[in-house]
Amino acid sequence: MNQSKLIPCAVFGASGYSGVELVWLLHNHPQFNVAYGFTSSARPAEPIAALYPQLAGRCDLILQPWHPNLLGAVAQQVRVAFLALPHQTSAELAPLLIKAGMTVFDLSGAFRLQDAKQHQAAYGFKQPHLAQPVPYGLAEWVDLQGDEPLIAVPGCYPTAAATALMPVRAMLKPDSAPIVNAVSGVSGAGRAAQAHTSFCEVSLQAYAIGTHRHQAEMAQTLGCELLFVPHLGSFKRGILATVYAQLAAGVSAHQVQQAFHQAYADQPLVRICQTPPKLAQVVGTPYVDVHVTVIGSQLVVSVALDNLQKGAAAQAVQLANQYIGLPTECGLLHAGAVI
Ligand SMILES: NC(=O)C1=CN([C@@H]2O[C@H](COP(=O)(O)OP(=O)(O)OC[C@H]3O[C@@H](n4cnc5c(N)ncnc54)[C@H](OP(=O)(O)O)[C@@H]3O)[C@@H](O)[C@H]2O)C=CC1
Ligand SMILES: CC(=O)N[C@@H](CCC(=O)OP(=O)(O)O)C(=O)O
Repeated sequence: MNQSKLIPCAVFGASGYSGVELVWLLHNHPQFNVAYGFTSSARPAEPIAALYPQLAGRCDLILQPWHPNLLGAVAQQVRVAFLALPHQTSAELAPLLIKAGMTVFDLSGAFRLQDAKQHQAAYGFKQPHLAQPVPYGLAEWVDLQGDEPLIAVPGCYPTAAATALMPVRAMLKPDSAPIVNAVSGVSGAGRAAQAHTSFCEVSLQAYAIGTHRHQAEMAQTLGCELLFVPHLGSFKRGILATVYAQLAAGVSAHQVQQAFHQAYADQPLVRICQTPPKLAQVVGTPYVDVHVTVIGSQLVVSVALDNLQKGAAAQAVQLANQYIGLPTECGLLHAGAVI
């Protein structure tokens, strides 16, 4: 492959779970080249395979500790930066990268919420002010122009909820808050060890009922109130969401099925399934699988996606593809998962 024809990019947070998936997807992409993979300043420089031995012989990227004095050299070489960092770290770094001329795809929640008060309440810090509004990159619904300096990649749970409800949001009973009941694998919490995500502690359990920061993100996208109940499951990766909503009077099952087919017929990474999806069919893939049931006025949508792919890295690459005018699925179908 002629490296000089590829678009050089940098992955920040490349030692983390979303970051390593980004590195692997971009490494296998026909149009991008990972020029830099950065970690926090706490690590020594080391091959990515030292952290992820499954990449030995397959990816020779050297991870480097990030230091702001590298910005000039990086900006000379890199056009696109992917941030897989803690929210506040992204909030601080993204404006610097934009100012240095890079286009930023941010996987954190730093720029997803448009309401400053909601952002402060959800994330506990003030959102930086930017000159332009930041598009929310729900890949099947956003229309990128290719000149935006920053794109906020949606959260993993909100991608599942929005995929389930966007096609029918105009068909729902007014003021009837949908319910999003979702189970995530432990990689959703990131790589750093924490007691509540350790092997001996995790056992299927609900958490943050009605208070999770993703509830506001889902409500913002869908334009209605809803209830979100996340669960942590004892498996590595994947999200299975069951979404319940009341349909407005007179809406038929046929209309609902048609709305889903119309919305997703031309979207290669959304698969409408004849049976409720299993996690195993999406883990390690960029797909989100959807099954729709209507029982009278009750809508039940079952959605499965991989939190690190469609819920994070693959959606970011999908957006980068759209940004530069490539097919949305370019480079995503054959790479597979790292962890
Ligand atoms: N995990 C998931 O399913 C999803 C995650 N996201 C979002 O993506 C982002 C990354 O999440 P995830 O991959 O899970 O996290 P991890 O904890 O696995 O990785 C975090 C990464 O950020 C780096 N980092 C931490 N602090 C700093 C700092 N001060 N300066 C530079 N680098 C730093 C870490 O480096 P080091 O190894 O040196 O500590 C590591 O590479 C988060 O914002 C998360 O909310 C979004 C969707 C899904
Ligand atoms: C299992 C688990 O802990 N999941 C994380 C959400 C995943 C994530 O990283 O959140 P963002 O998509 O907003 O970045 C949580 O509940 O906080």
